[in-house]
Amino acid sequence: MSLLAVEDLAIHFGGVKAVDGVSFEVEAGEVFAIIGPNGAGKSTIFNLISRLYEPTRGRIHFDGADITALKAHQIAPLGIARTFQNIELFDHSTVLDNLLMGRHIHRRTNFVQDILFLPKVRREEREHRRRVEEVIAFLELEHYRGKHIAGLPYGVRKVVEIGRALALGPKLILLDEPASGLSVEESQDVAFWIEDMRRDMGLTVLMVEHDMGLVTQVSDRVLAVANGRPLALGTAAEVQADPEVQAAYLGTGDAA
Ligand SMILES: Nc1ncnc2c1ncn2[C@@H]1O[C@H](COP(=O)(O)OP(=O)(O)OP(=O)(O)O)[C@@H](O)[C@H]1O
Repeated sequence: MSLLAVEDLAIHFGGVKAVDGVSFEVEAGEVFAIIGPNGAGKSTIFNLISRLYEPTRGRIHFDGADITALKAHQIAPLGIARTFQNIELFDHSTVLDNLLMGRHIHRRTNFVQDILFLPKVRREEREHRRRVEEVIAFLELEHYRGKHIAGLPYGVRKVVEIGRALALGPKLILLDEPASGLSVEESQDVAFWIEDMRRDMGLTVLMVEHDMGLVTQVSDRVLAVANGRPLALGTAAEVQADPEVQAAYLGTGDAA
């Protein structure tokens, strides 16, 4: 059984059919990419899966459960973490604190226990820090641990956002354009991390990305969408060779 199944998903904003009948399944351990020209509906698909948007029709299943009617705050505890196209971090907090915030859904102590700093609280705190330090080591963020987000280069902030999603300890990570705005070297790092996430952490990755080099390097399967509609599904090479995909990209050259 697939880890994520999206069935006939649609959302219409007034007359705009942002997503209109998209179905796909992501297998556990797979790296699955969604590509498409600007305005194709890719981020909207992420917002539907994250339950930020209500679908006009369709169903979303995750790990055997129907999550279509869940609220956004119920998604992370199930094991779905995401990054955003426009980085959403706390600018005036440190890298460490931002990553620790990614752990808040696992907090099992209450306010009074926290104030008294009971042994249970200390144990939990140690566990959160241990997990966050693993993420810092994995993404090679040691140098930035105590630095405020606001003062960091764009490429590092993007990595911290991936880190915050990883700190949550998800089964599925949704990466919204992880390579956008990055240098060639930084994009290559992202490619290695995605491969390691799958191999070392057993993660399933669903990503939206324009950089076809990255998509080709890391994806098992690719879904191309345009105007909210699915165009082709297959390997990166198959999808890029599809005449409908090429026609959708005419003028942008993105998929070439
Ligand atoms: N909240 C909203 N209200 C109205 N229209 C929206 C909303 N969100 C998205 N849209 C519209 O839905 C369509 C798909 O947008 P979406 O951001 O999903 O595209 P995308 O494929 O992610 O594009 P890009 O690659 O440029 O990020 C666009 O026409 C967009 O204007």
